[in-house]
Amino acid sequence: MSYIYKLIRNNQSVNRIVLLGWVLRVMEELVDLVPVVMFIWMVNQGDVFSLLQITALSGLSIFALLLKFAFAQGGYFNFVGAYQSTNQLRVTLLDRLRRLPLNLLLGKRSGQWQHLFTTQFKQFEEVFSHLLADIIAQLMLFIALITILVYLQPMLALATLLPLPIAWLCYRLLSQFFTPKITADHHEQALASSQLFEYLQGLTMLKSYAVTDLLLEPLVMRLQILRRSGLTLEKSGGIASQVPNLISQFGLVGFLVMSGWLISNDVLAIQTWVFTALIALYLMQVQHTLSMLLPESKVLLSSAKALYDIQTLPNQTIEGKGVSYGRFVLDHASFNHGLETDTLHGLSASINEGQFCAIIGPSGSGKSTLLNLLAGFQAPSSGSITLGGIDIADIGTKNLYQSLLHVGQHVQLFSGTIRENLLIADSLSTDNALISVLEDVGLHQWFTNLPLGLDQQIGENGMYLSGGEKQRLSIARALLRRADILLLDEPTSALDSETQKTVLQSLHKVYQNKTIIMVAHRLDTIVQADQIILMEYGRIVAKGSHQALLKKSRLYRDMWQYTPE
Ligand SMILES: Nc1ncnc2c1ncn2[C@@H]1O[C@H](COP(=O)(O)OP(=O)(O)OP(=O)(O)O)[C@@H](O)[C@H]1O
Repeated sequence: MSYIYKLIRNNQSVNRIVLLGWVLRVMEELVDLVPVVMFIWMVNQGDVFSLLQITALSGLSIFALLLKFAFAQGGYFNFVGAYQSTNQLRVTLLDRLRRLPLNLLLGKRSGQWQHLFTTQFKQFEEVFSHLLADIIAQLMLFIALITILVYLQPMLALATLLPLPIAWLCYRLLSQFFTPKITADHHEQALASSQLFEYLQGLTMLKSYAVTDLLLEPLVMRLQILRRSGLTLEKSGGIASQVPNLISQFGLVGFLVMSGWLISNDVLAIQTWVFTALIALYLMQVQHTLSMLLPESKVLLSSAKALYDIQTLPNQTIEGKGVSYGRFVLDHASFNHGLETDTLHGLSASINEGQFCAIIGPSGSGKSTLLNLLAGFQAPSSGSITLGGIDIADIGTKNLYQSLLHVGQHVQLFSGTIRENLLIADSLSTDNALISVLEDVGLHQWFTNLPLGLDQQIGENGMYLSGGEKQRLSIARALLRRADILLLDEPTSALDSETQKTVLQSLHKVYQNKTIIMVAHRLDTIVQADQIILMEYGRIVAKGSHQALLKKSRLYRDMWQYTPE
Protein backbone atom coordinates (compact mmCIF):
# COMPACT_ATOMS: atom_id res chain seq x y z
CA MET A 1 0.00 0.00 0.00
CA SER A 2 2.92 2.30 0.72
CA TYR A 3 3.82 2.17 -2.99
CA ILE A 4 0.50 3.77 -3.84
CA TYR A 5 1.07 6.53 -1.35
CA LYS A 6 4.60 7.14 -2.66
CA LEU A 7 3.34 7.22 -6.23
CA ILE A 8 0.67 9.86 -5.68
CA ARG A 9 1.81 11.73 -2.58
CA ASN A 10 2.87 14.83 -4.49
CA ASN A 11 -0.47 15.29 -6.10
CA GLN A 12 -2.60 17.15 -3.57
CA SER A 13 -5.52 18.00 -5.87
CA VAL A 14 -5.89 14.38 -6.98
CA ASN A 15 -5.60 13.22 -3.39
CA ARG A 16 -8.49 15.47 -2.37
CA ILE A 17 -10.71 14.19 -5.19
CA VAL A 18 -9.89 10.58 -4.33
CA LEU A 19 -10.57 11.26 -0.66
CA LEU A 20 -13.96 12.77 -1.49
CA GLY A 21 -14.77 9.71 -3.61
CA TRP A 22 -13.92 7.41 -0.70
CA VAL A 23 -16.05 9.37 1.77
CA LEU A 24 -19.05 9.24 -0.57
CA ARG A 25 -18.52 5.51 -1.16
CA VAL A 26 -18.47 4.88 2.61
CA MET A 27 -21.64 6.94 3.00
CA GLU A 28 -23.28 4.92 0.23
CA GLU A 29 -22.73 1.72 2.23
CA LEU A 30 -23.52 3.13 5.68
CA VAL A 31 -26.78 4.75 4.63
CA ASP A 32 -28.25 1.23 4.30
CA LEU A 33 -27.99 0.91 8.06
CA VAL A 34 -30.07 3.99 8.84
CA PRO A 35 -33.55 2.36 8.53
CA VAL A 36 -32.25 -0.78 10.28
CA VAL A 37 -30.94 1.19 13.26
CA MET A 38 -34.13 3.25 13.33
CA PHE A 39 -36.23 0.09 13.26
CA ILE A 40 -34.30 -1.46 16.16
CA TRP A 41 -34.51 1.72 18.14
CA MET A 42 -38.27 2.04 17.56
CA VAL A 43 -38.92 -1.56 18.52
CA ASN A 44 -36.90 -1.09 21.68
CA GLN A 45 -39.15 1.86 22.57
CA GLY A 46 -42.35 -0.16 22.71
CA ASP A 47 -44.09 -3.32 21.55
CA VAL A 48 -46.67 -1.87 19.15
CA PHE A 49 -45.96 0.43 16.20
CA SER A 50 -48.25 3.37 15.66
CA LEU A 51 -49.33 4.34 12.11
CA LEU A 52 -47.17 7.44 12.43
CA GLN A 53 -44.12 5.37 13.33
CA ILE A 54 -44.67 3.01 10.38
CA THR A 55 -45.10 5.98 8.02
CA ALA A 56 -41.94 7.62 9.43
CA LEU A 57 -39.98 4.40 9.01
CA SER A 58 -41.19 3.95 5.42
CA GLY A 59 -40.35 7.58 4.65
CA LEU A 60 -36.90 7.13 6.17
CA SER A 61 -36.30 4.01 4.10
CA ILE A 62 -37.23 5.83 0.89
CA PHE A 63 -35.04 8.77 1.91
CA ALA A 64 -32.14 6.38 2.64
CA LEU A 65 -32.59 4.80 -0.80
CA LEU A 66 -32.51 8.21 -2.47
CA LEU A 67 -29.44 9.16 -0.42
CA LYS A 68 -27.76 5.92 -1.44
CA PHE A 69 -28.42 6.76 -5.07
CA ALA A 70 -26.99 10.27 -4.56
CA PHE A 71 -23.88 8.97 -2.79
CA ALA A 72 -23.38 6.36 -5.52
CA GLN A 73 -22.95 9.23 -7.98
CA GLY A 74 -19.82 10.04 -5.97
CA GLY A 75 -18.21 7.06 -7.69
CA TYR A 76 -17.58 9.60 -10.43
CA PHE A 77 -15.01 11.28 -8.15
CA ASN A 78 -13.20 7.97 -7.82
CA PHE A 79 -12.95 7.75 -11.59
CA VAL A 80 -11.87 11.38 -11.94
CA GLY A 81 -9.21 10.87 -9.25
CA ALA A 82 -8.14 7.55 -10.78
CA TYR A 83 -7.82 8.91 -14.31
CA GLN A 84 -6.03 12.06 -13.16
CA SER A 85 -3.57 10.25 -10.93
CA THR A 86 -2.89 7.62 -13.60
CA ASN A 87 -2.44 10.18 -16.31
CA GLN A 88 -0.12 12.26 -14.18
CA LEU A 89 1.88 9.22 -13.17
CA ARG A 90 2.14 8.10 -16.79
CA VAL A 91 3.63 11.48 -17.72
CA THR A 92 6.02 11.32 -14.74
CA LEU A 93 7.17 7.82 -15.62
CA LEU A 94 7.55 8.61 -19.32
CA ASP A 95 9.73 11.52 -18.24
CA ARG A 96 11.56 9.13 -15.94
CA LEU A 97 12.26 6.80 -18.86
CA ARG A 98 14.26 9.42 -20.70
CA ARG A 99 16.53 9.76 -17.67
CA LEU A 100 17.24 6.04 -17.47
CA PRO A 101 20.67 4.80 -18.49
CA LEU A 102 20.37 3.11 -21.87
CA ASN A 103 21.30 -0.33 -20.58
CA LEU A 104 18.33 -0.26 -18.19
CA LEU A 105 16.01 1.00 -20.89
CA LEU A 106 17.10 -1.65 -23.34
CA GLY A 107 17.30 -4.25 -20.59
CA LYS A 108 13.53 -4.76 -20.90
CA ARG A 109 11.90 -6.02 -24.06
CA SER A 110 9.48 -3.66 -25.78
CA GLY A 111 6.55 -5.88 -24.75
CA GLN A 112 7.52 -5.51 -21.09
CA TRP A 113 7.36 -1.72 -21.35
CA GLN A 114 4.12 -1.98 -23.27
CA HIS A 115 2.60 -4.27 -20.63
CA LEU A 116 3.76 -1.90 -17.90
CA PHE A 117 2.34 1.19 -19.55
CA THR A 118 -0.99 -0.37 -20.55
CA THR A 119 -2.15 -3.35 -18.44
CA GLN A 120 -0.34 -2.48 -15.25
CA PHE A 121 -1.32 1.17 -15.48
CA LYS A 122 -4.94 0.10 -15.99
CA GLN A 123 -4.68 -2.01 -12.83
CA PHE A 124 -3.17 0.91 -10.95
CA GLU A 125 -6.12 2.98 -12.13
CA GLU A 126 -8.54 0.36 -10.81
CA VAL A 127 -6.98 0.64 -7.36
CA PHE A 128 -8.35 4.16 -7.25
CA SER A 129 -11.46 3.81 -9.36
CA HIS A 130 -12.94 1.09 -7.18
CA LEU A 131 -10.67 -1.15 -5.13
CA LEU A 132 -9.57 1.13 -2.30
CA ALA A 133 -13.00 2.75 -2.09
CA ASP A 134 -14.67 -0.67 -1.91
CA ILE A 135 -12.28 -1.98 0.75
CA ILE A 136 -12.63 1.15 2.90
CA ALA A 137 -16.42 1.15 2.52
CA GLN A 138 -16.70 -2.53 3.43
CA LEU A 139 -14.37 -2.09 6.42
CA MET A 140 -16.42 0.84 7.72
CA LEU A 141 -19.61 -1.14 7.23
CA PHE A 142 -18.01 -4.05 9.06
CA ILE A 143 -17.09 -1.79 12.00
CA ALA A 144 -20.59 -0.29 12.07
CA LEU A 145 -22.24 -3.73 12.10
CA ILE A 146 -19.94 -4.98 14.84
CA THR A 147 -20.75 -1.88 16.90
CA ILE A 148 -24.48 -2.53 16.55
CA LEU A 149 -24.01 -6.19 17.43
CA VAL A 150 -21.91 -5.35 20.50
CA TYR A 151 -24.60 -2.86 21.55
CA LEU A 152 -27.34 -5.50 21.19
CA GLN A 153 -25.48 -8.44 22.71
CA PRO A 154 -21.67 -8.41 23.26
CA MET A 155 -21.43 -12.20 23.76
CA LEU A 156 -23.01 -12.81 20.35
CA ALA A 157 -20.60 -10.35 18.75
CA LEU A 158 -17.67 -12.21 20.30
CA ALA A 159 -18.93 -15.61 19.13
CA THR A 160 -19.50 -14.31 15.60
CA LEU A 161 -16.02 -12.79 15.35
CA LEU A 162 -14.16 -15.71 16.92
CA PRO A 163 -13.04 -17.38 13.63
CA LEU A 164 -11.89 -14.07 12.15
CA PRO A 165 -8.25 -14.13 13.42
CA ILE A 166 -7.87 -17.68 12.09
CA ALA A 167 -9.34 -16.60 8.74
CA TRP A 168 -6.89 -13.70 8.61
CA LEU A 169 -3.90 -15.93 9.43
CA CYS A 170 -5.05 -18.37 6.79
CA TYR A 171 -5.31 -15.57 4.22
CA ARG A 172 -1.77 -14.41 5.06
CA LEU A 173 -0.49 -17.94 4.64
CA LEU A 174 -2.28 -18.59 1.35
CA SER A 175 -1.30 -15.23 -0.08
CA GLN A 176 2.33 -16.31 0.22
CA PHE A 177 1.60 -18.89 -2.47
CA PHE A 178 -0.61 -16.54 -4.39
CA THR A 179 1.78 -13.54 -4.65
CA PRO A 180 4.49 -15.27 -6.75
CA LYS A 181 1.74 -16.36 -9.17
CA ILE A 182 0.88 -12.70 -9.74
CA THR A 183 4.49 -11.85 -10.61
CA ALA A 184 4.73 -14.89 -12.87
CA ASP A 185 1.53 -13.95 -14.67
CA HIS A 186 2.73 -10.36 -15.25
CA HIS A 187 5.97 -11.77 -16.62
CA GLU A 188 4.13 -14.10 -18.98
CA GLN A 189 1.85 -11.31 -20.17
CA ALA A 190 4.87 -9.11 -20.94
CA LEU A 191 6.62 -11.92 -22.81
CA ALA A 192 3.49 -12.65 -24.82
CA SER A 193 3.25 -8.94 -25.76
CA SER A 194 6.89 -8.93 -26.85
CA GLN A 195 6.44 -12.03 -28.93
CA LEU A 196 3.29 -10.65 -30.50
CA PHE A 197 5.19 -7.47 -31.48
CA GLU A 198 7.98 -9.49 -32.99
CA TYR A 199 5.48 -11.62 -34.89
CA LEU A 200 3.68 -8.59 -36.33
CA GLN A 201 6.92 -6.84 -37.27
CA GLY A 202 8.45 -9.92 -38.83
CA LEU A 203 5.34 -11.08 -40.68
CA THR A 204 6.32 -9.52 -44.02
CA MET A 205 9.76 -11.11 -43.94
CA LEU A 206 8.37 -14.48 -42.84
CA LYS A 207 5.76 -14.39 -45.61
CA SER A 208 8.44 -13.79 -48.20
CA TYR A 209 10.21 -16.92 -46.95
CA ALA A 210 6.86 -18.75 -46.72
CA VAL A 211 7.60 -19.66 -43.09
CA THR A 212 5.00 -17.66 -41.18
CA ASP A 213 4.55 -20.59 -38.80
CA LEU A 214 8.13 -20.08 -37.62
CA LEU A 215 7.06 -17.38 -35.20
CA LEU A 216 3.42 -18.42 -35.03
CA GLU A 217 4.18 -21.70 -33.30
CA PRO A 218 6.26 -20.20 -30.47
CA LEU A 219 3.66 -17.44 -30.13
CA VAL A 220 0.84 -19.96 -29.81
CA MET A 221 2.92 -21.85 -27.25
CA ARG A 222 3.54 -18.62 -25.35
CA LEU A 223 -0.20 -17.92 -25.35
CA GLN A 224 -0.80 -21.43 -23.99
CA ILE A 225 1.67 -20.73 -21.19
CA LEU A 226 -0.08 -17.42 -20.58
CA ARG A 227 -3.42 -19.20 -20.39
CA ARG A 228 -1.97 -21.67 -17.88
CA SER A 229 -0.41 -18.96 -15.74
CA GLY A 230 -3.72 -17.06 -15.83
CA LEU A 231 -5.60 -20.15 -14.70
CA THR A 232 -3.06 -20.87 -11.96
CA LEU A 233 -3.42 -17.30 -10.77
CA GLU A 234 -7.22 -17.55 -10.75
CA LYS A 235 -7.05 -20.87 -8.90
CA SER A 236 -4.65 -19.75 -6.19
CA GLY A 237 -6.48 -16.41 -5.92
CA GLY A 238 -9.74 -18.34 -5.55
CA ILE A 239 -8.29 -20.48 -2.77
CA ALA A 240 -6.80 -17.42 -1.03
CA SER A 241 -10.28 -15.92 -1.09
CA GLN A 242 -12.57 -18.89 -0.47
CA VAL A 243 -10.78 -20.68 2.39
CA PRO A 244 -10.57 -17.57 4.66
CA ASN A 245 -14.16 -16.80 3.68
CA LEU A 246 -15.27 -20.29 4.68
CA ILE A 247 -13.48 -19.98 8.03
CA SER A 248 -14.98 -16.56 8.71
CA GLN A 249 -18.48 -17.88 7.89
CA PHE A 250 -18.11 -20.31 10.80
CA GLY A 251 -18.86 -17.20 12.82
CA LEU A 252 -22.49 -17.94 12.01
CA VAL A 253 -22.18 -21.31 13.77
CA GLY A 254 -20.65 -19.53 16.78
CA PHE A 255 -23.52 -17.08 16.64
CA LEU A 256 -26.16 -19.83 16.62
CA VAL A 257 -24.53 -21.86 19.41
CA MET A 258 -24.15 -18.74 21.56
CA SER A 259 -27.75 -17.68 20.74
CA GLY A 260 -29.06 -21.05 21.91
CA TRP A 261 -27.13 -20.84 25.14
CA LEU A 262 -28.20 -17.22 25.82
CA ILE A 263 -31.88 -17.87 25.02
CA SER A 264 -32.01 -21.05 27.11
CA ASN A 265 -30.50 -19.09 30.01
CA ASP A 266 -33.03 -16.26 29.52
CA VAL A 267 -30.27 -13.77 28.83
CA LEU A 268 -31.50 -13.03 25.30
CA ALA A 269 -35.04 -12.12 24.29
CA ILE A 270 -36.33 -13.58 21.02
CA GLN A 271 -37.04 -10.11 19.70
CA THR A 272 -33.43 -8.98 20.24
CA TRP A 273 -32.21 -12.27 18.78
CA VAL A 274 -34.07 -11.53 15.52
CA PHE A 275 -32.26 -8.22 15.27
CA THR A 276 -28.87 -9.75 16.03
CA ALA A 277 -29.49 -12.50 13.45
CA LEU A 278 -30.24 -9.84 10.87
CA ILE A 279 -26.98 -8.02 11.68
CA ALA A 280 -24.96 -11.26 11.81
CA LEU A 281 -26.19 -12.26 8.33
CA TYR A 282 -25.32 -8.82 7.03
CA LEU A 283 -21.88 -9.20 8.64
CA MET A 284 -21.27 -12.52 6.88
CA GLN A 285 -22.07 -10.87 3.55
CA VAL A 286 -19.54 -8.08 4.27
CA GLN A 287 -16.90 -10.65 5.26
CA HIS A 288 -17.57 -12.50 2.03
CA THR A 289 -17.10 -9.30 -0.03
CA LEU A 290 -13.88 -8.46 1.83
CA SER A 291 -12.50 -11.93 1.26
CA MET A 292 -13.02 -11.43 -2.48
CA LEU A 293 -11.49 -7.96 -2.48
CA LEU A 294 -8.29 -8.82 -0.62
CA PRO A 295 -6.76 -11.20 -3.21
CA GLU A 296 -7.86 -8.81 -5.96
CA SER A 297 -6.06 -6.03 -4.12
CA LYS A 298 -2.85 -8.08 -4.18
CA VAL A 299 -3.01 -8.30 -7.97
CA LEU A 300 -3.71 -4.62 -8.43
CA LEU A 301 -1.16 -3.51 -5.83
CA SER A 302 1.54 -5.59 -7.50
CA SER A 303 1.10 -3.35 -10.54
CA ALA A 304 1.51 -0.29 -8.33
CA LYS A 305 4.76 -1.81 -7.06
CA ALA A 306 5.99 -2.44 -10.62
CA LEU A 307 5.33 1.20 -11.45
CA TYR A 308 6.99 2.35 -8.26
CA ASP A 309 10.05 0.22 -9.05
CA ILE A 310 10.65 2.29 -12.21
CA GLN A 311 10.92 5.36 -10.04
CA THR A 312 13.62 3.76 -7.96
CA LEU A 313 15.86 2.92 -10.93
CA PRO A 314 19.03 5.00 -11.06
CA ASN A 315 19.04 8.22 -13.04
CA GLN A 316 21.58 9.30 -15.55
CA THR A 317 23.30 12.37 -14.15
CA ILE A 318 21.61 15.40 -15.69
CA GLU A 319 23.28 18.37 -14.04
CA GLY A 320 26.84 17.15 -13.87
CA LYS A 321 30.28 18.67 -13.73
CA GLY A 322 29.75 20.78 -16.79
CA VAL A 323 32.72 20.07 -19.04
CA SER A 324 31.76 18.59 -22.37
CA TYR A 325 34.67 19.25 -24.65
CA GLY A 326 38.33 18.34 -24.83
CA ARG A 327 40.12 15.07 -25.25
CA PHE A 328 38.51 11.64 -24.98
CA VAL A 329 40.73 9.32 -22.98
CA LEU A 330 39.96 5.62 -22.72
CA ASP A 331 41.81 3.94 -19.91
CA HIS A 332 41.49 0.14 -19.94
CA ALA A 333 37.78 0.47 -20.65
CA SER A 334 35.88 -2.81 -20.83
CA PHE A 335 32.21 -3.42 -21.42
CA ASN A 336 29.92 -6.34 -20.82
CA HIS A 337 26.46 -6.73 -22.32
CA GLY A 338 25.48 -8.94 -19.41
CA LEU A 339 26.91 -12.01 -21.07
CA GLU A 340 29.62 -14.37 -19.84
CA THR A 341 32.41 -12.64 -21.72
CA ASP A 342 33.17 -8.95 -22.19
CA THR A 343 32.30 -7.33 -25.53
CA LEU A 344 35.09 -4.77 -25.16
CA HIS A 345 38.36 -5.68 -23.50
CA GLY A 346 40.53 -3.06 -21.78
CA LEU A 347 40.50 -0.37 -24.48
CA SER A 348 43.08 2.38 -24.11
CA ALA A 349 43.30 5.29 -26.54
CA SER A 350 42.97 9.04 -26.72
CA ILE A 351 41.14 11.17 -29.25
CA ASN A 352 42.14 14.81 -29.30
CA GLU A 353 39.76 17.72 -29.55
CA GLY A 354 39.15 18.65 -33.18
CA GLN A 355 40.43 15.31 -34.44
CA PHE A 356 38.81 13.24 -37.17
CA CYS A 357 38.99 9.72 -35.77
CA ALA A 358 37.74 6.64 -37.58
CA ILE A 359 36.85 3.38 -35.88
CA ILE A 360 37.08 0.41 -38.18
CA GLY A 361 37.21 -3.35 -37.91
CA PRO A 362 35.40 -6.52 -38.93
CA SER A 363 31.72 -6.88 -38.26
CA GLY A 364 30.98 -7.60 -34.60
CA SER A 365 34.36 -6.32 -33.41
CA GLY A 366 32.67 -3.81 -31.07
CA LYS A 367 32.77 -0.54 -33.02
CA SER A 368 29.17 0.53 -32.31
CA THR A 369 29.48 -0.55 -28.69
CA LEU A 370 32.56 1.67 -28.32
CA LEU A 371 30.72 4.58 -29.95
CA ASN A 372 27.82 4.08 -27.50
CA LEU A 373 30.26 4.32 -24.60
CA LEU A 374 31.79 7.51 -26.04
CA ALA A 375 28.26 8.92 -26.36
CA GLY A 376 27.63 8.16 -22.69
CA PHE A 377 24.70 5.86 -23.50
CA GLN A 378 26.32 3.13 -21.48
CA ALA A 379 29.14 3.14 -18.95
CA PRO A 380 32.20 0.89 -19.09
CA SER A 381 31.93 -2.08 -16.74
CA SER A 382 35.57 -1.50 -15.76
CA GLY A 383 38.21 1.09 -16.60
CA SER A 384 37.16 4.60 -17.54
CA ILE A 385 36.36 6.96 -20.36
CA THR A 386 36.86 10.66 -19.75
CA LEU A 387 36.11 13.72 -21.80
CA GLY A 388 38.11 16.82 -20.94
CA GLY A 389 39.43 14.97 -17.88
CA ILE A 390 35.97 14.16 -16.46
CA ASP A 391 34.32 10.77 -16.44
CA ILE A 392 31.56 10.87 -19.07
CA ALA A 393 28.98 9.63 -16.57
CA ASP A 394 29.77 12.62 -14.34
CA ILE A 395 29.47 15.30 -17.02
CA GLY A 396 25.70 15.13 -16.92
CA THR A 397 23.46 14.55 -19.90
CA LYS A 398 22.38 18.19 -20.13
CA ASN A 399 25.90 19.45 -20.74
CA LEU A 400 27.08 16.44 -22.67
CA TYR A 401 24.35 16.48 -25.29
CA GLN A 402 24.56 20.20 -25.75
CA SER A 403 27.89 19.65 -27.45
CA LEU A 404 27.89 15.98 -28.44
CA LEU A 405 25.74 14.52 -31.19
CA HIS A 406 25.43 10.81 -31.92
CA VAL A 407 24.01 9.72 -35.26
CA GLY A 408 23.28 6.01 -34.98
CA GLN A 409 23.25 3.19 -37.49
CA HIS A 410 19.48 2.99 -37.40
CA VAL A 411 18.01 6.26 -38.58
CA GLN A 412 15.47 7.72 -36.18
CA LEU A 413 12.86 9.93 -37.79
CA PHE A 414 9.43 10.83 -36.45
CA SER A 415 6.06 10.99 -38.13
CA GLY A 416 5.61 14.62 -39.10
CA THR A 417 6.94 16.93 -41.75
CA ILE A 418 10.47 17.31 -43.09
CA ARG A 419 10.64 20.66 -41.33
CA GLU A 420 9.63 19.19 -37.95
CA ASN A 421 12.23 16.46 -38.28
CA LEU A 422 14.98 18.94 -39.11
CA LEU A 423 14.02 21.46 -36.45
CA ILE A 424 14.76 18.85 -33.76
CA ALA A 425 18.42 19.82 -34.33
CA ASP A 426 17.87 23.55 -34.02
CA SER A 427 14.39 24.88 -33.43
CA LEU A 428 15.37 28.41 -34.54
CA SER A 429 16.61 27.47 -38.01
CA THR A 430 15.17 29.40 -40.93
CA ASP A 431 13.67 27.68 -43.96
CA ASN A 432 16.72 28.78 -45.96
CA ALA A 433 19.02 27.03 -43.49
CA LEU A 434 16.90 23.87 -43.73
CA ILE A 435 16.96 23.94 -47.52
CA SER A 436 20.71 24.56 -47.46
CA VAL A 437 21.43 21.40 -45.42
CA LEU A 438 19.14 19.40 -47.69
CA GLU A 439 21.28 20.62 -50.59
CA ASP A 440 24.45 19.65 -48.71
CA VAL A 441 23.30 16.04 -48.55
CA GLY A 442 22.19 15.97 -52.18
CA LEU A 443 18.46 16.03 -51.45
CA HIS A 444 17.76 19.27 -53.30
CA GLN A 445 16.41 17.65 -56.45
CA TRP A 446 14.22 15.31 -54.42
CA PHE A 447 13.02 18.15 -52.24
CA THR A 448 12.04 20.48 -55.11
CA ASN A 449 9.81 17.74 -56.55
CA LEU A 450 7.81 17.43 -53.34
CA PRO A 451 4.40 19.11 -53.65
CA LEU A 452 4.48 20.43 -50.08
CA GLY A 453 8.21 21.08 -49.78
CA LEU A 454 9.33 21.29 -46.17
CA ASP A 455 5.76 20.60 -45.09
CA GLN A 456 5.76 17.18 -46.72
CA GLN A 457 4.80 14.41 -44.29
CA ILE A 458 7.36 11.61 -44.09
CA GLY A 459 5.28 8.97 -42.23
CA GLU A 460 6.08 6.91 -39.16
CA ASN A 461 9.88 6.74 -38.83
CA GLY A 462 10.12 8.14 -42.38
CA MET A 463 8.23 5.24 -43.98
CA TYR A 464 7.46 7.32 -47.10
CA LEU A 465 11.21 7.77 -47.77
CA SER A 466 13.76 5.46 -49.32
CA GLY A 467 16.57 4.08 -47.11
CA GLY A 468 19.08 6.51 -48.64
CA GLU A 469 16.70 9.48 -48.28
CA LYS A 470 16.15 8.66 -44.64
CA GLN A 471 19.88 8.45 -44.02
CA ARG A 472 20.53 11.74 -45.79
CA LEU A 473 17.72 13.49 -43.93
CA SER A 474 19.26 12.29 -40.69
CA ILE A 475 22.68 13.62 -41.76
CA ALA A 476 21.10 16.93 -42.85
CA ARG A 477 19.75 17.20 -39.31
CA ALA A 478 23.25 16.59 -37.93
CA LEU A 479 24.64 19.30 -40.21
CA LEU A 480 22.13 21.75 -38.79
CA ARG A 481 23.16 20.98 -35.24
CA ARG A 482 26.86 21.91 -35.60
CA ALA A 483 27.78 20.17 -32.36
CA ASP A 484 31.34 20.27 -30.98
CA ILE A 485 31.64 16.50 -31.09
CA LEU A 486 30.02 14.39 -33.77
CA LEU A 487 29.79 10.62 -33.38
CA LEU A 488 28.71 8.82 -36.54
CA ASP A 489 27.92 5.13 -36.84
CA GLU A 490 28.21 4.16 -40.50
CA PRO A 491 26.26 7.24 -41.52
CA THR A 492 26.35 6.63 -45.27
CA SER A 493 25.93 2.86 -45.50
CA ALA A 494 22.77 3.14 -47.63
CA LEU A 495 24.27 5.57 -50.16
CA ASP A 496 26.00 5.00 -53.48
CA SER A 497 29.68 5.96 -53.50
CA GLU A 498 29.12 9.24 -55.39
CA THR A 499 26.43 10.48 -52.98
CA GLN A 500 28.48 9.17 -50.07
CA LYS A 501 31.38 11.37 -51.17
CA THR A 502 29.15 14.48 -51.43
CA VAL A 503 27.59 13.88 -48.03
CA LEU A 504 30.90 13.24 -46.26
CA GLN A 505 32.45 16.33 -47.85
CA SER A 506 29.61 18.42 -46.48
CA LEU A 507 30.02 16.84 -43.06
CA HIS A 508 33.74 17.60 -42.95
CA LYS A 509 33.13 21.15 -44.16
CA VAL A 510 30.50 21.93 -41.53
CA TYR A 511 32.38 20.09 -38.79
CA GLN A 512 35.80 21.51 -39.63
CA ASN A 513 37.96 21.76 -36.48
CA LYS A 514 35.31 19.84 -34.52
CA THR A 515 35.82 16.34 -33.16
CA ILE A 516 34.41 13.71 -35.52
CA ILE A 517 34.47 10.07 -34.54
CA MET A 518 33.10 7.86 -37.25
CA VAL A 519 32.53 4.12 -37.45
CA ALA A 520 33.15 3.18 -41.07
CA HIS A 521 33.26 0.09 -43.22
CA ARG A 522 34.55 1.67 -46.44
CA LEU A 523 38.18 2.57 -45.85
CA ASP A 524 38.27 5.03 -48.74
CA THR A 525 36.01 7.31 -46.68
CA ILE A 526 38.49 7.58 -43.82
CA VAL A 527 41.97 7.74 -45.39
CA GLN A 528 42.12 11.41 -44.37
CA ALA A 529 41.43 10.63 -40.72
CA ASP A 530 43.89 12.00 -38.15
CA GLN A 531 43.63 8.73 -36.33
CA ILE A 532 42.22 5.34 -37.25
CA ILE A 533 41.39 2.89 -34.46
CA LEU A 534 41.37 -0.67 -35.73
CA MET A 535 39.33 -3.13 -33.69
CA GLU A 536 39.10 -6.89 -33.70
CA TYR A 537 37.27 -9.17 -31.24
CA GLY A 538 36.52 -6.26 -28.90
CA ARG A 539 40.14 -5.12 -28.70
CA ILE A 540 42.05 -2.23 -30.23
CA VAL A 541 44.63 -4.02 -32.35
CA ALA A 542 46.21 -0.97 -33.99
CA LYS A 543 45.87 2.79 -34.15
CA GLY A 544 47.45 5.55 -36.20
CA SER A 545 47.09 7.29 -39.54
CA HIS A 546 46.24 5.50 -42.77
CA GLN A 547 49.88 5.44 -43.81
CA ALA A 548 51.05 4.28 -40.39
CA LEU A 549 48.52 1.44 -40.32
CA LEU A 550 49.43 0.36 -43.83
CA LYS A 551 52.93 -0.10 -42.52
CA LYS A 552 52.26 -1.74 -39.20
CA SER A 553 48.98 -3.68 -39.46
CA ARG A 554 48.49 -6.70 -41.62
CA LEU A 555 44.76 -6.73 -40.93
CA TYR A 556 44.51 -3.11 -42.08
CA ARG A 557 46.50 -3.86 -45.24
CA ASP A 558 44.14 -6.75 -46.01
CA MET A 559 41.11 -4.59 -45.43
CA TRP A 560 42.55 -1.82 -47.60
CA GLN A 561 43.34 -4.28 -50.37
CA TYR A 562 39.69 -5.36 -50.53
CA THR A 563 38.31 -1.84 -50.47
CA PRO A 564 36.34 -1.36 -53.70
CA GLU A 565 37.62 1.32 -56.09
N1 LIG B 1 22.44 -5.62 -26.67
C1 LIG B 1 23.36 -6.57 -26.85
N2 LIG B 1 23.35 -7.65 -26.07
C2 LIG B 1 24.28 -8.61 -26.22
N3 LIG B 1 25.27 -8.57 -27.12
C3 LIG B 1 25.32 -7.52 -27.93
C4 LIG B 1 24.37 -6.46 -27.84
N4 LIG B 1 24.69 -5.54 -28.78
C5 LIG B 1 25.78 -6.01 -29.43
N5 LIG B 1 26.16 -7.19 -28.91
C6 LIG B 1 27.33 -8.00 -29.32
O1 LIG B 1 28.48 -7.22 -29.11
C7 LIG B 1 29.41 -7.44 -30.13
C8 LIG B 1 29.84 -6.10 -30.74
O2 LIG B 1 28.72 -5.55 -31.39
P1 LIG B 1 28.84 -4.16 -32.15
O3 LIG B 1 27.50 -3.81 -32.67
O4 LIG B 1 29.52 -3.19 -31.28
O5 LIG B 1 29.81 -4.56 -33.33
P2 LIG B 1 30.21 -3.74 -34.62
O6 LIG B 1 31.68 -3.85 -34.73
O7 LIG B 1 29.65 -2.37 -34.57
O8 LIG B 1 29.48 -4.58 -35.73
P3 LIG B 1 28.95 -4.14 -37.17
O9 LIG B 1 30.12 -3.65 -37.96
O10 LIG B 1 28.42 -5.42 -37.72
O11 LIG B 1 27.90 -3.11 -36.96
C9 LIG B 1 28.78 -8.36 -31.13
O12 LIG B 1 29.28 -9.66 -30.93
C10 LIG B 1 27.31 -8.31 -30.80
O13 LIG B 1 26.70 -9.53 -31.04
